[in-house]
Amino acid sequence: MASGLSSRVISRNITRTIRGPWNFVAGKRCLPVDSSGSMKVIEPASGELLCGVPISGTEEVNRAVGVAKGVFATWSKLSGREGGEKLLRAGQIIRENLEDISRLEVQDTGKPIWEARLDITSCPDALEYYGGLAPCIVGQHVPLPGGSFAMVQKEPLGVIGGVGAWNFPMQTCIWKVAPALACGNTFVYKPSQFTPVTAVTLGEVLADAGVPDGVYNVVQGEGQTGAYLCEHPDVAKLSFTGSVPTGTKVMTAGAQDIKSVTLELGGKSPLIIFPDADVKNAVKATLMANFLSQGQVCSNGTRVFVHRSIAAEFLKQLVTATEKLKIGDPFAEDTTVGATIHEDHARKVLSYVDSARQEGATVLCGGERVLLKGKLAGGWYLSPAVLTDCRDDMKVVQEEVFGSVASVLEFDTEEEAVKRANDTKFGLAGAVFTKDIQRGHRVANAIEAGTVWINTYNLYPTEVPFGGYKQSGIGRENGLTAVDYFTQTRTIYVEMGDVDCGLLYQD
Ligand SMILES: NC(=O)C1=CN([C@@H]2O[C@H](COP(=O)(O)OP(=O)(O)OC[C@H]3O[C@@H](n4cnc5c(N)ncnc54)[C@H](O)[C@@H]3O)[C@@H](O)[C@H]2O)C=CC1
Repeated sequence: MASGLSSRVISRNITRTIRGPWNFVAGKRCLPVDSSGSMKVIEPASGELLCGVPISGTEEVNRAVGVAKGVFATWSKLSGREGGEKLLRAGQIIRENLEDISRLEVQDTGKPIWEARLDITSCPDALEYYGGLAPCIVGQHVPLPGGSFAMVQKEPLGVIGGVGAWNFPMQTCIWKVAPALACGNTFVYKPSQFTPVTAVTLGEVLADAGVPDGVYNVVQGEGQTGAYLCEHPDVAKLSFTGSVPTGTKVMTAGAQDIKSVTLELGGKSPLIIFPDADVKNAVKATLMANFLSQGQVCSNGTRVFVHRSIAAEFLKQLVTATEKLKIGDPFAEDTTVGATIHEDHARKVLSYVDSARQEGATVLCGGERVLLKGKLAGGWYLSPAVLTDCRDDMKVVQEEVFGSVASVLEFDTEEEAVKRANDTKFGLAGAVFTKDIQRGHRVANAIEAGTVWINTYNLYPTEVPFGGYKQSGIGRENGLTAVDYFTQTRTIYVEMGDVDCGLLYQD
């Protein structure tokens, strides 16, 4: 069968345990050719050592970029259909190995298994979307006067350098890799030093799917390795997910060679609940907007603006629902709150609750470390916090906490809510809850953010673009729009008549 699409994928070369080597270059797992030491990766659930991972040096980054550059000519020459079929097959392989890959993600991140399954399911969603789209990434024919015409071509950029965060390790990687490869680019990815595992799994999946060696590569390391990659002269574009301070460094590195840069950065998003909202749905959305993945979600709606007339009822229901969340073993099917990524981050989250208290907020529930027993005793498990009596100028309301801390703020008028919602340097997301269709659209249009949900929260289908306004980022991932960020345009002008150069030429 030419495409292999409807055949079952037989080859299974996926590593299902936490085992190195941890780089993936030229189609296989490998050790770096140079290294500046080893990173101790901690399993969040237990606080114990998960694995040691060598830190790639400049030579290894050079090697990976060189390999990706070398195969670019071959990969970029495939038709969209040929390349796309391989991405579709990769999606199929992930679906067939979903449970094993989800379990690797749990070990790496500490998030509950049911959430990891949802995250990993979104990976084939992206591979299939861009695999299917690849044959449709075509140019234009533009007729011009006198029978002349232009061909406008969508061309790949070259080697893409990707750097990711730790909260959705495989999803973050695939949101970059799937559109990049579909557009004919090759890739070198540096995962977060806290979650090195599943980016390498993706290498095995792509190899199994028939993606040529070297099209996708992984170099492990900390910030310095990321910096080497971003500064590499043979990297054509940088695609980064992480914090604003690091995003600034990535953009600065890109500026040296005028590289194209896409940045997916932090947020402090508003969730506005009007008095006519369905309170139960608003409570459910507030849980999704604050407590998924231990609150470590960039688009979280951590500033919950509730109309004063329903604030008491809303808070009662929110606190009841929050206190029912089950903190426990990330592998247990009924766990809803897993482990924070690491101790330093957990302490930072708790310090925001302390500062809120000192500034006059009331902690209605949570905001404490919960000690679990046995092998989970070393993990950092935090009870989700609901704060009230908050003011806009409090540190916890101004800054991205990146943990399970919801700040509830009361408002009186629509105009006031919108003004306060937009009073932030971030603009990643936002939401409005109302049954009034005009108000819903009016407020959604007024929120300065890349994504605004009406009557729901934190859903990201691959089909729709995702990215930030203001300091939340530049560029978009997902949807048709992502193609623009992984391609450049070449125009070929074809003259069908004589050259008209005005008065320059006299017979
Ligand atoms: N908008 C979005 O799509 C998302 C944004 N985030 C944001 O990410 C942040 C949390 O993730 P963290 O991993 O703590 O962010 P971070 O900015 O500390 O690190 C992100 C990545 O950058 C690397 N890095 C550090 N210094 C570098 C340098 N000079 N050059 C190149 N790479 C460098 C790190 O090793 C890591 O792989 C939060 O602010 C969160 O909002 C997280 C997930 C999604």
